[in-house]
Amino acid sequence: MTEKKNFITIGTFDGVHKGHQTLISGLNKLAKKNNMAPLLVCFPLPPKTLLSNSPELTVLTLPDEKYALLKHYGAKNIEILNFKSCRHISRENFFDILLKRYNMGGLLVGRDFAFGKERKGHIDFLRAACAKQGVKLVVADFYGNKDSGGHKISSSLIRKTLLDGHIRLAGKFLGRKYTAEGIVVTGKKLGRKLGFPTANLGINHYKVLPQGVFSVEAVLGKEKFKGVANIGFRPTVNPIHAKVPLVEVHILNFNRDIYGKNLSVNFVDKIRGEKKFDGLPALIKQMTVDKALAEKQVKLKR
Ligand SMILES: Cc1cc2nc3c(=O)[nH]c(=O)nc-3n(C[C@H](O)[C@H](O)[C@H](O)COP(=O)(O)O)c2cc1C
Ligand SMILES: Nc1ncnc2c1ncn2[C@@H]1O[C@H](COP(=O)(O)OP(=O)(O)O)[C@@H](O)[C@H]1O
Repeated sequence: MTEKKNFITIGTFDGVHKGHQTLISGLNKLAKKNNMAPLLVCFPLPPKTLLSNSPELTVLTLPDEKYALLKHYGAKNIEILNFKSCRHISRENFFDILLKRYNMGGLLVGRDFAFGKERKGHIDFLRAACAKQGVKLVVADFYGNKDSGGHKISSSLIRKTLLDGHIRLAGKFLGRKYTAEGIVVTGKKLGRKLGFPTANLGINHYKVLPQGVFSVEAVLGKEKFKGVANIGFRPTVNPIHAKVPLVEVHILNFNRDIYGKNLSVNFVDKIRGEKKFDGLPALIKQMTVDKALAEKQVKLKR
């Protein structure tokens, strides 16, 4: 008996958004119909991020978070490619790797897909190469829905949507709430004195972080709480403008020591931008208003 061939799709899949989710279910259907196994070939980070080493080029999903999401949305087999070692490979050799090493019998790509050195492996090349090797090529149209006004939902659109503070809209493109997670680290220990203890999170600097004050779900292991988060530079208490913004979460109706624990933040909505207040009483007054809003906006499913 010969080994089943793979119906392959390739990409970075940053964000694992609705477009990616549609591609994954399309791949599973195509594989089944053609009696092949579905295989998702994935780059860990967007090629641009890997090429520049620039922390400004951030991602919606860090690699491990992404693999877990890909599986969650139905990817059955995932192969992780090392972009740094692939980027000099010609389109012909890259195609050959897919064909031989990954046993390709079918290929599903988006309309604007390109791969190989200088992205020369575009659709016209793929059409010819696939026809020659008897590989079934399927070119998927862009995924867009009424939330995107019919436009293509892409990782860069979602990055911009989040950074512009349109949190609910970004959630619609993602098909879930945007999430960031980190270990709770110590801060200035001022929060408790203000009546607003905040868990400060150490977050990977490659992660896209919208700035301002947000209503959030705070997830601690299997428990979920309402929370209010500030992502910024705290100009009221911090005269020195730091390089990277600080992420801190006040969990509502909660009083536990969680230093060293892993905390996830699911963004629900933006409340306002960060401001410099004229002293701590004004800041506390505003935080009380923020907290009341978060209480209303976050609806935990029981
Ligand atoms: C809901 C919320 C809103 C906040 N908004 C602001 C703000 O607009 N401006 C600001 O300077 N700091 C803001 N902060 C940050 C506080 O200054 C900070 O939590 C406080 O200094 C405690 O710091 P610590 O965790 O290091 O002890 C906010 C914090 C929270 C929890
Ligand atoms: N409601 C709460 N929300 C967030 N953290 C809390 C809460 N209650 C207690 N904590 C604990 O208190 C710490 C925050 O207190 P805070 O005075 O702001 O100190 P720090 O400046 O070190 O963050 C958190 O890291 C957590 O361990």
